[in-house]
Order: sequence, then C-alpha cells, then structure tokens
Amino acid sequence: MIEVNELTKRYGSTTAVKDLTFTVRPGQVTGFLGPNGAGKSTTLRMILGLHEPTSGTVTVDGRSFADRPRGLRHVGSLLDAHDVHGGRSAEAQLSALARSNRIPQRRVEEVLREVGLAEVARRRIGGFSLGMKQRLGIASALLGEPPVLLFDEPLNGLDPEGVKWVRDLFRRLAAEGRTVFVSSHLMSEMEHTADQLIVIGRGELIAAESLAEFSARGTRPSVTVGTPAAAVLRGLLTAEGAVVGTAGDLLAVTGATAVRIGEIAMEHRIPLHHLSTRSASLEEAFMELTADSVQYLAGDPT
Ligand SMILES: Nc1ncnc2c1ncn2[C@@H]1O[C@H](COP(=O)(O)OP(=O)(O)OP(=O)(O)O)[C@@H](O)[C@H]1O
Repeated sequence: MIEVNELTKRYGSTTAVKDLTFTVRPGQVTGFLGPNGAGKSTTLRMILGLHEPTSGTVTVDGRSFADRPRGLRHVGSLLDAHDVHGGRSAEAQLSALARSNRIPQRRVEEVLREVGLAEVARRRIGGFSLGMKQRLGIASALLGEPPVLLFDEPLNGLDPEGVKWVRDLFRRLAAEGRTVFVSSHLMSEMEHTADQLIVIGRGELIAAESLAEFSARGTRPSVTVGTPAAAVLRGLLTAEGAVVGTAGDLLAVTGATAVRIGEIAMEHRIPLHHLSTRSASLEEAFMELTADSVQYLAGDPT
C-alpha cells in the first residue's frame, strides 16, 4: 500500500505538489491522472525517495522507500524510458541492476522473455525504439518481483499491440495482489486500464475514486433531437428549464430526458425525426474536471 500524507513539494517559487493525501491499494490498477505539469512525476519521485518532500510524508507498506535496502525487491518503477545507458545491451543493463539489488541472474532472462526483448537482449540500447525502451523499463521494474509497481506514462511510444500488452500485464500484476500505480495525462489511456483513479491538477487532489464513480459523476447526458419544427420545440423545452443548443441540423438538449422531450413533442403534435441520448465520454468528463488547472497553467508560465 502506498500512503501519501499531506505531501508538498516546492521548487523555488513553484509549488509542484500541494497538501496531497491519498492511498493506493494492492490488488488493483490505480491510474494517476492530471494534465501536463500537474505534479505526477514529482509525486512518483517522492514515493521513490528520489526527491525530498518540502513537507508531508510518503510511505510504501509503512516505511519510506529510502529506508529499504535492495529497493527493487520492494518497489519496481519505470520513470523515464530514455534514462538508460545507450552503449549497454539490455541484458547488461538488467544484469547490473540485478547484481546491485541481489536479485538472482535468472530473473534477467525471465523478464527479457516476458517483455518480448529476448531476441534483442545483446543489442545496444542506443538503437532501441521508444517502444522497446519502454519494454526495457518495464523489465527493470519487474526484475525484483516487487509487490509495488510505479509507472510514469508507460504507454507513451507504444503501438496498439504494445498498449494492449501493457494493459494485460498491469491487470495480471494487480490480479497477483500487487499495487500498480500508473500515471497518464490521458483519460482515454486509463479508461481501459485502471480500476481506481487519483486525479490531480496544479499539484492538488481533485478526485480519488473508482473509475465507475468517476464516470457516474462526470457524465452529463445530452439528448439530440431532429425535428422540422425546431423553433417551436426549442421554445417549449426552454420554457421547461432545459438548455437547448444546436448540433448541425439537430438540437442538443441538456436538462430534459429523451422521454420528456418525446412526451412534449407528442402533446404538441410535433414530428420527431431523430431522438437519441448521448453521455459525455470519460475524456470529456476528465477535461471538464481539470479545466481550471489547465487554464491556470496556460495563463501562468510558473
Ligand atoms: N526539478 C524541478 N525544478 C523546478 N520545477 C520543477 C522541477 N520538477 C518539476 N517542476 C515543476 O513542477 C510542476 C509539476 O511537474 P511534474 O513534472 O511533476 O508534472 P507532471 O504532472 O508529471 O507533468 P507531465 O505530464 O508534463 O510530465 C511543473 O510546473 C514543473 O515545471
């Protein structure tokens, strides 16, 4: 379990993370979502003890990561796939990691096979594509078979087959009872990956809930209506308190259900050619929820 408690990180006058409190539980994939610059990488680095918090605490299974000898057996992570020695081979890179963390060498071969890099194990990492580097980073994270795994934007650079592979891997790791914490700035990436969501903006917590709860609160259904008597229907719906916009030749109505719109149309003998309900996508709900943080960042270079 990862416990983040009133965590704050300031870099000079920039507050990257502010009073952040949340818990990440085992047996689930937890998505860590926020727009660019929201503070996700900073938080992950503090969990790993790479950055010192300005205030607050973060523990993994009750202890700070810095207190762990042979850290890779406790927490595996992929922070930056480019952060590797290009002159080494994948095998040499993983072997060095295994040695320094007292992990048996047989794990090197196992993880290379698991991530699909066995055939290029002896090639220089410098010639790897971003997708291959992501796979190597995932191999490093898996090396010590840790109970807790952190991934920063692991889907970047992966082709659709790679994305599916990573998703399946995360599901499997969670099903094995591990804690899987995955950052992304795209809701669409998390929609099919995460069970739980931690959403931050401007370094502050915006939501911590299940994907199902997030979808339920974020979606405002709108009804699309097609009728030759648009002006009349618009007047009737507005009088009932609905908000009526246009979507091409159709009316886009919020604040009235399709059932109610159908009833009104029938009462006033208005023909309907089209009537459908549309829920906002999770991506739209996420953008709405984080809009303030994005605007703030766009208007303020710090
Ligand atoms: N070492 C640093 N020195 C100064 N400012 C920093 C440093 N690291 C991060 N920041 C600032 O802290 C804020 C949060 O950055 P962070 O990289 O944690 O966000 P993020 O959510 O991971 O964003 P992205 O999706 O773009 O990677 C940003 O405003 C960033 O410019």
